[in-house]
Amino acid sequence: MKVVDGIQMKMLDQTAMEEYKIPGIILMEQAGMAVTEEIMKEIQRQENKRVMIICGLGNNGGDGFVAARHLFQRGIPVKVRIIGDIARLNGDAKSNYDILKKLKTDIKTMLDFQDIQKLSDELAHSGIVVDAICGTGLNRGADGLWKELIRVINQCGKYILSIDIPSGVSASTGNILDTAVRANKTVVLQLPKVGNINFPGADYSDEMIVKDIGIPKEAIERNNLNISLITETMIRNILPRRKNDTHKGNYGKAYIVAGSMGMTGAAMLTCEAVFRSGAGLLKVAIPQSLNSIMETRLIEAITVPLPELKKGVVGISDIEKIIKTMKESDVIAVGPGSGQTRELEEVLRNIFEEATIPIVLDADALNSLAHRLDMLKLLKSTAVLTPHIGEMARLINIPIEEIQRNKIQIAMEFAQKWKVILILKGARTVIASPEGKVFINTTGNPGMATAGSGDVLTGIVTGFLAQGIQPLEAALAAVYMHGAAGDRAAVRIGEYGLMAGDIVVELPHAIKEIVGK
Ligand SMILES: NC(=O)C1=CN([C@@H]2O[C@H](COP(=O)(O)OP(=O)(O)OC[C@H]3O[C@@H](n4cnc5c(N)ncnc54)[C@H](O)[C@@H]3O)[C@@H](O)[C@H]2O)[C@@H](O)CC1
Ligand SMILES: [K+]
Repeated sequence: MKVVDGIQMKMLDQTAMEEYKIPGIILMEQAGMAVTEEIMKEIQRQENKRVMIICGLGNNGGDGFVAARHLFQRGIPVKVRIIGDIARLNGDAKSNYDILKKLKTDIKTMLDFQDIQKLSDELAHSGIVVDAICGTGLNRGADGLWKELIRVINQCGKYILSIDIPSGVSASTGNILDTAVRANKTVVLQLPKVGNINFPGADYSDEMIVKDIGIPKEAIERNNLNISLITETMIRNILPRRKNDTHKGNYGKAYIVAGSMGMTGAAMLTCEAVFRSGAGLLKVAIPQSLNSIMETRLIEAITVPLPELKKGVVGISDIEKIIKTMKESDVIAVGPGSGQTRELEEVLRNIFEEATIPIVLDADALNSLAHRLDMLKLLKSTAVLTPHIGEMARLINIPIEEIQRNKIQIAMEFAQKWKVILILKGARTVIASPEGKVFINTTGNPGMATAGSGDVLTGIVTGFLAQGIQPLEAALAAVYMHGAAGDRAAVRIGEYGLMAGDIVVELPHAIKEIVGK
């Protein structure tokens, strides 16, 4: 499913109106109707059936006027309060306001704090409150009056339904520009906005429903929208069912370079996830002194001990052996628990120069790259990078807060600039491709914010790549399944005690749910 930012949504509206000749007032009518339907559903459930619609001066307010008219026609007691000077109403919103006026509905404007106080009293007698203050047109933080209005709405304790997006949430990023309405439900018009999906905005509505307002499907396809939500159907189409007449050679050979003194566990989690996502064979390069730990715990893998010079870490003395094994493999992953050393940089440089297979880079491999991003230019094959926000901040030398505020844009630019697939991990992981496509994942839960969770993801991407799934698709499927496995684990044991190993345990079950066997 496509997701749009504020500008893309405006472009779509424009295409519908100018090229498909659908008058804006018809789109607004459909938007208002869709909202009315949802209000009517809620009215069935509420004892107090009085509706208060709070409108801004833009088209979001216009949707509110249309809903008010339909409710009025159905005999529902409805009041409309407008924030700001109605002399500034124009276009379709003004037309709908004029109709409402003619119908003699209860409609008033709010121009000062006293008016907001009056609204507060009125809200005490309302059952449902509709937030039509502002939608994709939000362009600045709230001033004093808006702030007070939003505070009063949030404190009224009534059922709150937002039109398109809770007012105050940026449709393009999900950031809160100052303060925002906290809704019980959001009626999202035509397509989800980034702000409906990304945090913190996504947290401002308990529930959301996407409603068609009649923008032609063809117009949506023609606009070449670059942001999508990862859906279950998408993943089902990516992960093939296994054929009956096959052997382990059909499912690929993965090669993992991971682990160091004190961090064998990271390597272990990655390796287990490689097998649990279906790879046929796995070799793991581990410093010689740690080999016995690995062999005892992970009996399915073949270990390739490295003749380390520096005790417990991978170094330049290991390069020859690593490259030799890499050339016999279908995918290589480097980094989980590798330890941060200058020598790892050199190991990476050699891998980049020699590899003709997909490369997955995580954790310490990313930290090593931070000083040498230009090494990515050496790549002959596709690399999948899996930084969390902190690692991303180090990679591009930008503060964490700035990345958080602008995740999609930053991920997109990085993937395009360095021609890699970027998995920017976090609540709502973003995946960006070299072609400028962006995907947002919604599986997963806060229980997965735990040590080793990222190592498991690296293993899943590697496992899918080993099986010959195309890099972008492997990244999408891995992120989705990682979250889905985490969600299963959370259902079973809750979020508090969830450990990375639980994600590995649930992974095969989560995959079976999607693939069917
Ligand atoms: N053809 C269209 O464009 C359609 C638009 N629709 C609705 O229209 C919305 C977008 O409409 P608009 O682009 O008119 O914008 P909005 O109605 O979202 O809000 C814009 C208005 O709010 C003001 N504003 C923004 N931030 C403010 C702040 N912090 N404090 C005070 N005022 C602020 C702007 O100056 C402007 O008057 C959508 O979210 C959707 O609900 C629907 O009616 C369907 C058709
Ligand atoms: K709104």
